[in-house]
Amino acid sequence: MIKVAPSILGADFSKLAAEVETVKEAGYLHIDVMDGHFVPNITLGPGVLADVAKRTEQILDVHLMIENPDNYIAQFAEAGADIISVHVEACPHLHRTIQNIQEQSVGAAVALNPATPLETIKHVLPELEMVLIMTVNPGFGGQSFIPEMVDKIKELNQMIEEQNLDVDIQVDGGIKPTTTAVEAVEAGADILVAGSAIFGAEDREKVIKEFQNVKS
Ligand SMILES: O=C(CO)[C@H](O)[C@H](O)COP(=O)(O)O
Repeated sequence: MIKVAPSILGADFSKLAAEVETVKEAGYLHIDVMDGHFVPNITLGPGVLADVAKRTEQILDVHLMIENPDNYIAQFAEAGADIISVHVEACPHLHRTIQNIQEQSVGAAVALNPATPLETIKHVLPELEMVLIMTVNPGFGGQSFIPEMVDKIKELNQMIEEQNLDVDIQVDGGIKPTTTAVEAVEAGADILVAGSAIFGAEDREKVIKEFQNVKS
């Protein structure tokens, strides 16, 4: 079964606890942290994550779209993160940042913007639990999947297989059940992040099941 992580960015923040409850069947929750610098949008910090963590058993997958992520890793770990993704573009000392995440006993992941080549993570790949391939430019929900990312997912899958590693490929941005999710899974994606496709649906459980049943 394909893993699916509903993206909190698609939720109505005025009733966040109730929104999170509606997607609990997914098992994962993708937390979009934006600082208004690394990306143009601003969302939430460790305080909100700590409150969400009190209300759910879901795996909290925290995507830091922020500059200087090292300054915040411990706070997000304490707040309840299970996996933390940092952007390769925001980390001049990426290996050290990955070690910082691991020292907090949290799964370490790295995210890549669409234009960032896979070469940038080649030498840290064995250290990672997950790689997040952004299939849109980060910052906003509801954007269109960039088709060129399919080849990038395939290439990453090949790198992982060649090195015989156990690293999940997560994709995020414009992921829809019958189209882009299928393309991403066929290319090798293991975890699908979806905001508008899930939180914009009347029957969220049905959409989560559709994602989970996507076949490669
Ligand atoms: O990280 C993100 C944007 O930067 C979101 O997770 C992503 O946009 C999900 O939204 P949608 O599924 O509507 O594209």
